[in-house]
Amino acid sequence: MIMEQATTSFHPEQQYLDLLRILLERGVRREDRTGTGTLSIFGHQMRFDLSAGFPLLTTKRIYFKGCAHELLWFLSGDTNTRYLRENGVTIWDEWADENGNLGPVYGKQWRAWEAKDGRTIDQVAELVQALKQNPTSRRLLFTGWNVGELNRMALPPCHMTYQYYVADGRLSGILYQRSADAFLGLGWNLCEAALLIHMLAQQVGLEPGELVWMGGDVHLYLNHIDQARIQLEREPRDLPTLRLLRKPASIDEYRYEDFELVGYQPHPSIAAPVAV
Ligand SMILES: Nc1nc(=O)c2c([nH]1)NC[C@@H]1CN(c3ccc(C(=O)N[C@@H](CCC(=O)O)C(=O)O)cc3)CN21
Ligand SMILES: O=c1ccn([C@H]2C[C@H](O)[C@@H](COP(=O)(O)O)O2)c(=O)[nH]1
Repeated sequence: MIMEQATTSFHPEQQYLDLLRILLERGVRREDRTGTGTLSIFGHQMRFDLSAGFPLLTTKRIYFKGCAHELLWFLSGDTNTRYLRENGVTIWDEWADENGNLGPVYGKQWRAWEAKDGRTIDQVAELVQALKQNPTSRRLLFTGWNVGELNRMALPPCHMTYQYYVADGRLSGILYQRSADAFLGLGWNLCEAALLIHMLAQQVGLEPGELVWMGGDVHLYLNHIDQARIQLEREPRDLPTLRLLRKPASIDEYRYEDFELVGYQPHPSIAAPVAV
């Protein structure tokens, strides 16, 4: 009974709004690599029950199509911005070289990590196999943090480690993010981590469980403060739901057209400059 009362008044997005408020009120003012300056905290967690709705922010519009294409791009193993640009996604352009290359970033490490003995390791395919064969394993994870190749990456991975957990027929996932741009990047990271849980769960015959997000250096850039205050004046709306319209034969065969976002009626987007 008490639980029921507690859950009816709780909107999952409140966790994100609380985080913005904490950054504004208690964030430590720090210089950063980009020269912009931030308000920052160290160590934070949020949890989203994916059966309660898809955790796409509603207090500003997030470009779901862009998120979906970025995730499909990671999963394809690609590290050149051409595919993104062909699909209207420009978020990586500032970091690419004149040919669109980003170095051995996410896609390379997820799908073709080079081992010292000459093997290339497909961490995502191995994860799907392990989820099917050994769902109680405590080693269900993949990471982009390839220490030996960091110096050749346009940016070292921010959303760096993904771990999975199966219980009661549900697949949950933790995303560990070492560095989070709370106003611009984080909404995208939550969306993509949730979408990946939906896809993996479908592939291995489970229901989506919880997304647990864990951040290291979580920051609000100083030139996002006014935008964060505008967002904090808004009331979260009902979360959308995500439908997968077909079951592709493998994790490699999803297309944007397989995703249907139902009932997304967010507040308008809020423009903000990205710190490079
Ligand atoms: N400072 C910084 N923040 C990030 O979030 C970030 C980086 N750098 N570097 C690498 C990638 C690129 N990412 C980005 C970059 C820009 C937006 C952005 O400008 N988003 C806007 C509009 C996007 C659009 O519609 O094209 C938004 O309102 O979400 C989002 C994620 C995430 N990452
Ligand atoms: O998916 C992403 C990618 C990047 N970010 C943010 C986090 C930081 O603000 C910058 C990266 O700068 P570092 O100096 O390498 O930490 O990009 C994000 O939030 N999400």
